[in-house]
Amino acid sequence: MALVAGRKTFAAGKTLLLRAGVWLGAEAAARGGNGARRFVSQRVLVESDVTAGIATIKFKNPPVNSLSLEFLTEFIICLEKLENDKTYRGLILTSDCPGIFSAGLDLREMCGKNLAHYAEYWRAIQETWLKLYLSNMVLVAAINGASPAGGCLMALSSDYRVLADNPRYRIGLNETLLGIVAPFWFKDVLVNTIGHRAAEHALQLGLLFQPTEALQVGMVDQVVPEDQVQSTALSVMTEWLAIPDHARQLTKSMMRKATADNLIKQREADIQNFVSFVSRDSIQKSLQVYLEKLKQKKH
Ligand SMILES: CC/C=C\C/C=C/C(=O)SCCNC(=O)CCNC(=O)[C@H](O)C(C)(C)COP(=O)(O)OP(=O)(O)OC[C@H]1O[C@@H](n2cnc3c(N)ncnc32)[C@H](O)[C@@H]1OP(=O)(O)O
Repeated sequence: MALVAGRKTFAAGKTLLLRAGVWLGAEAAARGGNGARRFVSQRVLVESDVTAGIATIKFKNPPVNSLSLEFLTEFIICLEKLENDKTYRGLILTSDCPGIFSAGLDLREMCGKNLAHYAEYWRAIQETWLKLYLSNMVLVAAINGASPAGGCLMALSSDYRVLADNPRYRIGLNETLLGIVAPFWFKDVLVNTIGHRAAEHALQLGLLFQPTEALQVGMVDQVVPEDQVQSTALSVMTEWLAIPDHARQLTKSMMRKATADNLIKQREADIQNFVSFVSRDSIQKSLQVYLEKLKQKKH
């Protein structure tokens, strides 16, 4: 059943389908007698409370939960499985890596690879976002670490964001600092969340907001002490799940469909755009310099 789901997801990406198959073969699932279930894959940990209808996905791709192609492949399959299983009405996204929610796109997937790889990678990024943004489940992001760029996008695609109060946990779309440009649909999601003027300001300067600033600008909905992030996410979830599903889902779709359709109608062009942008010599150079700076930070 899971493989069928995977096939549907990756109809347009044969390599991803193959990778998904490998992952499914390695998957282990355990059921407890108390309604708790736990799916284990290498990079994505899924815990669920069947009785409450709530699943929690923990990103587990150390050191920084970068969105590598392998991570995305596992993540997409998990999302699809949960979406298709009517047991689950709510999903909490959080991290298993201390101090990092997600470092965003994996820069190594965007450097020194061939055009076909860039296209495959970008399709997986698009697919991940569409799955998150259009999910019928209530999505709550329990942001327990830094979340730049693609990490921020995942949080913004949730219905509610709870951020741990730690000044090191900055969140934002910092693409310009890398010498690259946030895709139009990243921008659309940010505009939908914080409004046009604040988004323009944040995007041009590549701002990474500390928790209080993020709350002020509306990028997150709540900032709480670090040890209360999960419990707050759970109580927010309970509140949201009290709303009848059909009414909430139709309302969510009404609010989000136009933004998602904007990408869906030009998905192939968006892939081509990414491929030609990222493969430019100047962009490759910028990304390599940025990666090098990250590596040298330690020394
Ligand atoms: C054309 C436009 C298309 C797309 C839009 C792009 C969207 C993106 O998401 S681009 C990615 C943007 N992400 C970032 O700018 C984050 C960069 N990373 C950091 O700022 C920090 O690593 C951190 C705050 C997330 C964590 O800091 P810290 O705990 O101090 O860890 P390190 O910096 O020492 O990093 C450890 C290790 O991870 C490597 N790394 C970090 N981020 C990435 C990444 N995004 N992709 C790949 N690898 C990453 C870093 O180089 C270190 O590697 P080594 O241990 O080998 O040195």
